[in-house]
Amino acid sequence: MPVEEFVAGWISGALGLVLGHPFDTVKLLGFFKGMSFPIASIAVVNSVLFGVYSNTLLALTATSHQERRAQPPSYAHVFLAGCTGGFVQVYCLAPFDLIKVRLQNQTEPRARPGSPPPRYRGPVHCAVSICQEEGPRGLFRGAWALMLRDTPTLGIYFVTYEWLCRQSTPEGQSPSSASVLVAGGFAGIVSWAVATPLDVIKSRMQMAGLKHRVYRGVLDCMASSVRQEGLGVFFRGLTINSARAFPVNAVTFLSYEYLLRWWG
Ligand SMILES: C[N+](C)(C)CCCC[C@H](N)C(=O)O
Repeated sequence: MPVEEFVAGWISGALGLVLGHPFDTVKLLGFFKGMSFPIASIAVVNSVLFGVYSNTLLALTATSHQERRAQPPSYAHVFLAGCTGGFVQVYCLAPFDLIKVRLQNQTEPRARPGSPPPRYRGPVHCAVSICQEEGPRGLFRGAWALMLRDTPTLGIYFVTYEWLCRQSTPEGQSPSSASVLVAGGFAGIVSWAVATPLDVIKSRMQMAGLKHRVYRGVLDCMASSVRQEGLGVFFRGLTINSARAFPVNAVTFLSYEYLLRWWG
């Protein structure tokens, strides 16, 4: 199994995340200080995503990343490989995403005189607290919603990228840097636009019992949210998700492509 896609995915995920961090912090008005945790986590998740995606395409089409410009895979294979990567990466993403959402949602990030101490002192303390209070399975709270959110939308993510690249690249050639940046940016926007409704539900499932009531499942959370706040609740954060998605994914795909070209 070629490992270069995993390494390129790790590095490109870290580079894209550096651009997206300020948006992510503002998104939930949380105070998620420091970059080490998100880089260590999202870079690993991105490594699994791109590695599984590329190796699934290799299994489906018997073509390597370099060969695919001359023998482009069908969009059905790209979608299937993207969904496979999206499904598998949830197993890594779920604990990291839960810790991120819990830290971002605590209103007192630092103990201040007269105010209650924050519930979690940092990512490691958050993980240990969740394990102690809810058991190790507690780290996978919201994983079903994450799987429903990411599996189809990461298929859409890669199909959008491939389609836009091919529209602006002569057959058999590699896309230019500008094409990769634009295609990657719009792939991020399109996938986040489709993912936002379940992203809202996922975050509520992750905060159940702390900031939201405990739900009997994804459908209960959806029905309860619509009853209380209307259908608009599903588009909370769409603007900031989209504003963040373009630069993050433009850089992620550009660095991924260049790393593989350099490797190839
Ligand atoms: C599947 N979903 C739309 C949620 C994310 C797709 C893009 C993932 C990228 N690492 C980013 O952080 O934007």
